[in-house]
Amino acid sequence: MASVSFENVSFNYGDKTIFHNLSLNVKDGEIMGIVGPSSCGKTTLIRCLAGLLNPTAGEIKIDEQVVFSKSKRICIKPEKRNIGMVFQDYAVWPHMSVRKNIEYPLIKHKIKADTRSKIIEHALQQVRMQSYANYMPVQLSGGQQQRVAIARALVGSRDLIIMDEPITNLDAKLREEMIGEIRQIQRDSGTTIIYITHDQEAALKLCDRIAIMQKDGQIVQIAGDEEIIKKPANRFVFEFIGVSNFIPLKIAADKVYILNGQQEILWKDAPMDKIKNQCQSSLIDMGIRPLDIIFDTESEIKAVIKSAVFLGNQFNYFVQLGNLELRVQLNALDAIKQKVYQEGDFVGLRFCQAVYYAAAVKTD
Ligand SMILES: Nc1ncnc2c1ncn2[C@@H]1O[C@H](COP(=O)(O)OP(=O)(O)OP(=O)(O)O)[C@@H](O)[C@H]1O
Repeated sequence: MASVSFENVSFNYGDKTIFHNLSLNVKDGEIMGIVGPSSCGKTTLIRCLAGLLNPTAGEIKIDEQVVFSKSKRICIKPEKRNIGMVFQDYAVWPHMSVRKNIEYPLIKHKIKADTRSKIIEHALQQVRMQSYANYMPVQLSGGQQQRVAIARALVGSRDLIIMDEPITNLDAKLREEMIGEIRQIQRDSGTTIIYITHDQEAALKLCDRIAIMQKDGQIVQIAGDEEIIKKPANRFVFEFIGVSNFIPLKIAADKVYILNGQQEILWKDAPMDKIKNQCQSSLIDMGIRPLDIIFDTESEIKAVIKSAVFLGNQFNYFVQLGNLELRVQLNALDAIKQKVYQEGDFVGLRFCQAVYYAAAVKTD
């Protein structure tokens, strides 16, 4: 296990700033996700940690050892940082058998042959690949190849592994399986994992904590899945994680109105205190998740069903409220108990538990 800290780290490509004064702490033995849209700087950040790029400012420590410091002029070589790495494409060496692939870092670290065999057996067992030791990568599925890459990273470093989009190229079912397996491997080995992805769903399922990186390279929130979903730090996080609905509101004379582009609808049971607590503006965007909108025939907020999609354990409805198109999600049992709505049906909407209120952003 190893902890990692980035302290006020900056990186520029020429005059292009990728991130500036970035700080992040990763605890011993946790899976920390670094999640953000394409090109925000995730790979650049972990390449700085691995020693493949040198930051333009700041300090990086692994377990209290400074591996890079601009001001102290310290820069430990990549091979001395003891980091295992698993990448999206560069998974395993095609000309080496599974065993040889896993053995490679051990030879590099000058581990004796009999100890090497024991470590390889253990690693093969951890990734459930014992019976494939003599296979060549071409004989393995994508998921199996990634398991070999993880085993190789594990023998290379039991302290810290960086994974950069390791399952992006796998199909949905295999991705799901690999998430469970990476978690299990991490629990068994105790290795700290830094997991880079633009796939929010995978990160939410896998990681203990997630650092959310914006397009400008800023980390805007570091938290567990529940906090990120229920208390997003800003509008970007709310929109980036999960499905989002925005509903424009107007506050006038201590009453809340829903602006649907056609009329102002009085929202009788609006949580006025909560709204005022979070936002002082009179024009507000409310962010609400599809699961937090429910159908209620008594509600004064009337909408029409545009389409309904049944997804096994849930119903996804698209409803039209004036000019607003909203997503409503019901678990299948609740939906069936109530009534399964069809296109064109009128429904009343009740908004529970909005997670976000902020001054309205003008969109044309
Ligand atoms: N060698 C380079 N020279 C100049 N700019 C670069 C170089 N490598 C990357 N960049 C730019 O730096 C920015 C950050 O790239 P980076 O690969 O770190 O993003 P990312 O968040 O990992 O993206 P993705 O999820 O698509 O892999 C991008 O705008 C990219 O074009």
